[in-house]
Amino acid sequence: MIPLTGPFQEALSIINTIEDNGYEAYFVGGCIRDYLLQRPIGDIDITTSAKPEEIQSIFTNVIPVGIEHGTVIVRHNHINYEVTTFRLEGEYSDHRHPDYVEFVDKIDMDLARRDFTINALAMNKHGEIIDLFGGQQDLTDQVIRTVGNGHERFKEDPLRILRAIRFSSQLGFTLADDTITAIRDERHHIQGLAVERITVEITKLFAGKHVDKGLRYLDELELSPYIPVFKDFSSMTSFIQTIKPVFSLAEIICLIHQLQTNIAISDIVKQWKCSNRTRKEALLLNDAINYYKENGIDNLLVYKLLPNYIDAFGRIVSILFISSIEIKQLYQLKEQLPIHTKNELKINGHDILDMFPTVKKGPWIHELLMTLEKLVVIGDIPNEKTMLKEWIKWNPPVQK
Ligand SMILES: Nc1ccn([C@@H]2O[C@H](COP(=O)(O)OP(=O)(O)OP(=O)(O)O)[C@@H](O)[C@H]2O)c(=O)n1
Ligand SMILES: [Mg+2]
Repeated sequence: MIPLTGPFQEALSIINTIEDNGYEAYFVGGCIRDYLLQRPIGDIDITTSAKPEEIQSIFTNVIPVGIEHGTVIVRHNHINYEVTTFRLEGEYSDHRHPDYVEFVDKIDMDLARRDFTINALAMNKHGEIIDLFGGQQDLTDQVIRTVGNGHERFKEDPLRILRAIRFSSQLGFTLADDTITAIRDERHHIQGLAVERITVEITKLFAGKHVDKGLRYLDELELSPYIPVFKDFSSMTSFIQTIKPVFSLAEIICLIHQLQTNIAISDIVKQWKCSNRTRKEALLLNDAINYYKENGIDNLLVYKLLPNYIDAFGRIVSILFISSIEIKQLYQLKEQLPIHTKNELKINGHDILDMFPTVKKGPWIHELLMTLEKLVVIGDIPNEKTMLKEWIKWNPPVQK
């Protein structure tokens, strides 16, 4: 028996309220796994014998996110808790949701439909663990093993194949032999998955502390042919040698393109249906890497790198060029720049127009400002109005 602490203590009143209404309720899934591994706990999920409508009538603050699949969100003290009714599940023929769910009264059947033994753990309000499939032993042995027949688990939801790889990357665990066999047999089903679900797993895989292990499995189990973009990526083996964790899809896209330039960023973005934001971020990082390859680290590079991309840039450089750069040094260099944005330039378009009253307005003003911006950033002209004007006098705009 484990005394409940932290996030479980916070959620305890939900379990109590459900039980007071005559139903069973347990903490379940990833939160128990992470708790027993003493890792930071993500979301707390609750499994219950109460039907979604019953949960809706018990609590006031309920969001009906997936009633047909048995899931509602109960909001308590500003935290969302997924509360799911004990259920069995069928195949996911739309590859997003099970075709049917059947509610059951016993937690045993609910745990039996879950993906891996380490995720099929539940805990009651006294901190007693319910472990019907040897999940705790597998946590100790550091093994990822499907609950029951792996072929069935993977056919129900082929995303579980990528989840297995992702957990090995996050936890450094090894896949059980039977699970490996089932993955090999069922891997072609990955093709039918919605790409958005795939990229969520890929992002988590690349952020794992043991990403090299995860990618080695991806390679050895020959999963790449079934994954958009990876199916065209032939540099996986060399990638595995140097890979370290990265923390966004944009970084992954930039790395793939840098390692294999015939895979265009725009193409990856399209195949993976990425957001515009991810596309922009990947392009920006890629420009910075290309600039670095030509010029190394200088003022212009750190000027162009937005503060929130500096860490990502440092990570990509250390993977691609092995020479790890001091991220602290990048921040220092950025701090010491004469200007940080073009608004800080001590001259503007009006000042320039005043200097040339007879010249017509046009793109030349913007071009001149860009030249000045660059010269100030690299330290060729001080950022002082008189000096900037002086420079312009000696380098007047060419009249067209
Ligand atoms: N395809 C899936 C997805 C989830 N689950 C079950 O639902 C639980 C919660 O799912 P989710 O939050 O997606 O995964 P976690 O294991 O909690 O991992 P994470 O740390 O990423 O949240 C899992 O532990 C597992 O028992 C499953 O059996 N099959
Ligand atoms: Mg979770």
